[in-house]
Amino acid sequence: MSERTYDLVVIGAGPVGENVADRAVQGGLSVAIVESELVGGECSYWACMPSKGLLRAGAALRAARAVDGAKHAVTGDIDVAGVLRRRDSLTSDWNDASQVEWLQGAGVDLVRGHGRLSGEKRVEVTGPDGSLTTLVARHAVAVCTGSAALLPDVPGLADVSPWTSREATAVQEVPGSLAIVGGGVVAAEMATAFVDLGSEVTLIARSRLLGPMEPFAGDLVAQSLTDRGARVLLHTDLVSAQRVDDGQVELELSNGTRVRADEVLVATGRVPRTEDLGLDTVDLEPGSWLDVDDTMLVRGSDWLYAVGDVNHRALLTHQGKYQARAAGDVIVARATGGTVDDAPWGAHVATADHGAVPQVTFTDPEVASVGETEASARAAGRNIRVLDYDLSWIAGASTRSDAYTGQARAIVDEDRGVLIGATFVGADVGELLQAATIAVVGEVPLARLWHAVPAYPTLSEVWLRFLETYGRPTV
Ligand SMILES: Cc1cc2nc3c(=O)[nH]c(=O)nc-3n(C[C@H](O)[C@H](O)[C@H](O)COP(=O)(O)OP(=O)(O)OC[C@H]3O[C@@H](n4cnc5c(N)ncnc54)[C@H](O)[C@@H]3O)c2cc1C
Ligand SMILES: NC(=O)c1ccc[n+]([C@@H]2O[C@H](COP(=O)([O-])OP(=O)(O)OC[C@H]3O[C@@H](n4cnc5c(N)ncnc54)[C@H](O)[C@@H]3O)[C@@H](O)[C@H]2O)c1
Repeated sequence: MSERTYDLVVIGAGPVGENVADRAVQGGLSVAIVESELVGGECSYWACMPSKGLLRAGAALRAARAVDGAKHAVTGDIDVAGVLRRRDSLTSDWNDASQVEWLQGAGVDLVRGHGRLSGEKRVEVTGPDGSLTTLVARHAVAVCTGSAALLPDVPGLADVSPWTSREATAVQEVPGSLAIVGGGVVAAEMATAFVDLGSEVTLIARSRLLGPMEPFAGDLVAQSLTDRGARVLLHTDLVSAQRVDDGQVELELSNGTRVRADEVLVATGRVPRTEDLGLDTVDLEPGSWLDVDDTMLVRGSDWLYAVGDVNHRALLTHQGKYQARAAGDVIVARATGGTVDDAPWGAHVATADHGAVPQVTFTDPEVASVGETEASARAAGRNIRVLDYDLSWIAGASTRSDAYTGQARAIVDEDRGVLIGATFVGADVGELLQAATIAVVGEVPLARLWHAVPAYPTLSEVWLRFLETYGRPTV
C-alpha cells in the first residue's frame, strides 16, 4: 500500500468537490481529489445537464408555437433522435476527459477509486485495479460525495428494476409508456420531458406537485401536464409493484386502481452517499447526512468538512458550489493561520443557504423561486405581506407569447420593509430570478426598489407591479 500526504484530501469530484479543491489550491494548499466514477459528478452526467438537454427541445417548440406567424413554420414533431444526440453532446458522451484536464490545469491531483475514511485525517482509496493508496491530510478532509436516488420500501418495487433519475436522464430508447412515482422536482421535470418525447406518462404523487413551493406552482405544472395528455394522480400512494407477463410494470395504487407502464421511474428524493465511507472510523453514523456548521465543518470535528448534497442543506449544484467556495477558502485560512470571516454573510460562510436559495424548475411552465414562501414565512412566525400578480397582464408577456400563462408572488417582511421571497411561474421566468435573489440577499428596501426601473416591455415589469400592489411610499 502506498501513502501520500496532502494539505487537503477531497472525496468526490462532483461540481462541489471540484470547487473546494480549486479554491484550496488557489489559496496555496496541495490537494488530492478522489473520484470513483466520472469527474464532474451526478450533475454533469445524470442530473442537471442531461435533464435540461432532454427538456430544451420541447420548450423551444412550445415557444415557437405560442407566436402567430412563427407557429406556421413548425410543421413537425420533436425529433427524438436529435434530442438524444444533443443530450449526449451535453454529457460529453459520459466521458470526463475535459473535466480531468480542467482539474490538472487547476493543479489538483486526481486519484481514481473509491475513498473511505480510515481514521482521523486519513483516506484509504481502493483503485479500479484493487490497489490500495492511503492519503494523509495535513489539515483537512472534505467529503463531497453527493447523494443517490432513494428507493422507497414498497413491496415488489426493487424487483421490477425501476428507473431512477440516472436511467431517465441517460435514456437511449424512449418507452411507449412511463409511470413516475414522486411529486418533486425530478418527477415534474421528467414528466415534462417524457411527454415531450412521446411517452404516455402517468405521474403518481402522494401529495401535490412541487410540495415545498408556492401551491400555484405545482397546480399550474399539473394542469399543463394534464392538458398535454399526461395522467396526473395527486394524493395517491404506491402500494405495490410487479412485472407482468408482457414485461410491463403493474403498479397498485392507494386509490384502488392499477396502472401499467413499460417502465417506472422512482423520483422520491435522495439519500446521502455515506454508507461505504468509513464514517464509523471517525465516530459518525454510516449512511447519515453530515451535519455541518456554516463553514461546512462537520459538527464536533476540527478537520472534517462536508460540502454539497451530502450535508443536506440545499441539494442544488449552484448552492453546493457556493458552499464549496466558502469551505475551500476557510480551509486555507485555518491551515495558514489567516483570518476566519465566519460572521453571517462573511466570506467563509454559506449564509444564503438559510433563506435565500434560488431554484429554477424547468417544467412547462417554468418555476423560479428564491427564499421564503408564504407558508414557510408564516410557519416561522414572520410578519409578512403577500403580493400576487398575474404575469399574463404584463406587456412583456403579451409580446412574448399569444397566450401567456403565469403567476408571480412576492413575500414582504413588513417589520423590515424588504423582500424575503419570490416565486415566478411562466415561460422563461428563470431569467427573472437573479434580480429577486439580489433583492433578498441585499435586503434592498422596497422604497429603494422603486428606483430600479424595469425595461419596457420585459417580463421584469412584474417588479413594478409588485411595488404598485404594495403601494407607493408617502412622504
Ligand atoms: C435528475 C436531476 C436533475 C437535477 N437538476 C439540477 C439542476 O438543474 N440544477 C441544480 O442546481 N441542481 C440539479 N440537481 C441537483 C444536483 O445534481 C446536485 O445538487 C449536485 O450534483 C450535487 O453536487 P455534489 O458535488 O454535492 O454531488 P455529486 O454531483 O453527486 O458528486 C459526487 C461525486 O462523488 C463521487 N463519490 C461518491 N462517493 C465516493 C467515494 N466514496 N469515493 C470517491 N468518489 C465518490 C461520485 O461518483 C460523484 O462523482 C439535479 C438532480 C437530479 C437527480
Ligand atoms: N431544476 C432543478 O433545480 C432540479 C431538478 C431536479 C432535481 N433537483 C434537486 O434534486 C433533488 C432531488 O429531487 P427529487 O425530486 O428526487 O426530490 P424532492 O425532495 O424534490 O421530491 C421528492 C418527492 O417524492 C415524494 N416522496 C417521498 N417519499 C415518497 C414515498 N415513499 N412514496 C411516494 N412519494 C414519496 C415527496 O412527497 C416529494 O414529492 C431535489 O432536492 C432537487 O432540488 C433540482
